[in-house]
Amino acid sequence: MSSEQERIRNFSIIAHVDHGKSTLADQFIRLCGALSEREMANQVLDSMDIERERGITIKAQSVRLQYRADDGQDYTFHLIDTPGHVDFSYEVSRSLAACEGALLVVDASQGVEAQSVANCYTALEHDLEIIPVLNKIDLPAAEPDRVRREIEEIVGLPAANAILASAKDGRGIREILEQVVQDIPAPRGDPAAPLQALIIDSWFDNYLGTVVLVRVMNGSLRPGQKIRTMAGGKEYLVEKTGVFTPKPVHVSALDTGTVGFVIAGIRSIEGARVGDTLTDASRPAPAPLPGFREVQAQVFTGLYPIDSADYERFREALQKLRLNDAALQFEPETSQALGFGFRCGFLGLLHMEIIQERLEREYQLDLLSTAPTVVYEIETTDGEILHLSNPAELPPTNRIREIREPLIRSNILVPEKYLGPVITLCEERRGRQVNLQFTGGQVMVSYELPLNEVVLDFFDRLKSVSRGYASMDYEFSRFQAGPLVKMDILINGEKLDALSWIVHRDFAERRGRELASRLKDLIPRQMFEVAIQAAIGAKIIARETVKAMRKDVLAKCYGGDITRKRKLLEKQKEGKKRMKQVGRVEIPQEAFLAILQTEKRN
Ligand SMILES: Nc1nc2c(ncn2[C@@H]2O[C@H](COP(=O)(O)OP(=O)(O)OP(=O)(O)O)[C@@H](O)[C@H]2O)c(=O)[nH]1
Repeated sequence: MSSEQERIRNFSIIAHVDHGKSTLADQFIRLCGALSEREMANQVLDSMDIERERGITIKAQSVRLQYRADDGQDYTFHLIDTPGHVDFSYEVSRSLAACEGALLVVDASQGVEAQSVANCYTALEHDLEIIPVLNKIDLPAAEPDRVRREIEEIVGLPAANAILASAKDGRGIREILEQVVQDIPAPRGDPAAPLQALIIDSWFDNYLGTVVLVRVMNGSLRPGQKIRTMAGGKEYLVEKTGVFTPKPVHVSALDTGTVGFVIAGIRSIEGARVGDTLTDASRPAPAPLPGFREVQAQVFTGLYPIDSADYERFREALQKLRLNDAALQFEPETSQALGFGFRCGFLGLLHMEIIQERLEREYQLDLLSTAPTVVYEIETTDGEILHLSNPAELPPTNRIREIREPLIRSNILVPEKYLGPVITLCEERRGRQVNLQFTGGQVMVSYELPLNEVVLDFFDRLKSVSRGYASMDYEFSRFQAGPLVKMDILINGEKLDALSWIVHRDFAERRGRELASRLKDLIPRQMFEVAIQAAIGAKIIARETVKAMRKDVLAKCYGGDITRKRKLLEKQKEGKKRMKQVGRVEIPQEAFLAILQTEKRN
């Protein structure tokens, strides 16, 4: 191993949201900054022009830092960012696969959270050296002893020597970096072997095209080299190689063990998927690095512009978002009730929320969404296997042999006193307990749950029954056949396809009644009577009626002052923004999400 390679340390920070990952990373950058600017000057080939510099979003906070350790030697650190959120476990696993070590950062005033535990297990699977750090030690509420015990009992990691740190006042920062030098091994890998570089992240930049962040495992990468993506089978010419310091800086090569970015005329991130291996096209490696897989959307929803004139703008917005998000899926969908829209697929519920919010905020789109559904596996009587994400597309009952629903394996961490309500919630949602482990003050309880029951309002309910203390992590487990039926909602006798719903037979009647009654509260009175029915096949299981409106709402303003009247009209218009005309009936957005709320009254 070259002496340079021996002095490389690649690591990530595993932390729950708000436990201080960004603040800690800033401290590292500050502490290493002075030295790195001097040292980096030699390596800078041509600093990118300002325009480009601005264009290149450092989406990944993955930085190269130069650190002079107590032993007098200079070390190169690559701090690799991991997406901190439950739906992106695959991306997390690829980032961790690029490291030899990780800092487990736990807020000493809070304690261990499920997401961090899951990421720690992933790190241990990759044989990473884990350094526990208790952050926010400056807070009076810090309880280092309790949190140490939690790390030992829940994660199974010795924590007696966990570093006490404060990313706020700078305590423990140098100690962490010294431990990184001592405990985390240098990257192995053969500089003379054919190139193998793991794609950790890729994003689209308006000026540069696709920027690919890689960890070079063997061989090296340099401009002029012809490369190939081993799973994708595409070839490109490397134009630039560089690192983030955190400024993007060009380097003449990315050698074995290093992390940096590659620009190679790749048109879209589809051409360089996270987890794929880059190799040298003229001297390819015999095999790709392990672990690549195509990510599958798990949760789907129909999104419809309130104003049908926005349809093209909506399509363009989805296309733009997809440039940076290979996991986002969409295809045109038409609903009898809602018109033209898209059925969109997401990795999970949080991913879905993020995208919806971006569409509305960044693209000023007013969208109506249907309740999220999962992907069902249908075996037809002809033995055909279908995967359906839209309940409205279910074949007729006599053509279905079996409906299978996706199950997830979830791990929930909760303080002991809230365990009872959490178990009740999981049981209500058809969960099957697979593990229960008591630790210091928290309990780790694992359930196999139908994803269908989780997309309803599980996270909200979990937070509410545990007063916000429970945390949860989950992954897809398998498909399982069950007595599932399709329930339809009829409004004045017309089927509202956007509200079709696949439910467990045992729950169907109760949920049908609840949904009809909720819809009754949500659908405003019209000039005529509105009948709401829930049906399974031809059988009506529930009926509610919205009575006809008696008076014009404006009537009470007659004779009143004009501003009051205008205000009322504006308010109505505002309310109308999220309304959709279905047949003769005006239906508000909330009605399409009513499925999500039927459980609230349990
Ligand atoms: N008192 C105290 N506050 C801290 C410390 N470290 C971070 N914080 C604060 O905790 C909050 C969260 O810190 P971040 O660094 O943004 O946490 P994060 O884990 O990166 O959060 P995300 O970016 O949301 O994932 C901020 O308000 C910080 O100022 C610390 O050592 N002591």
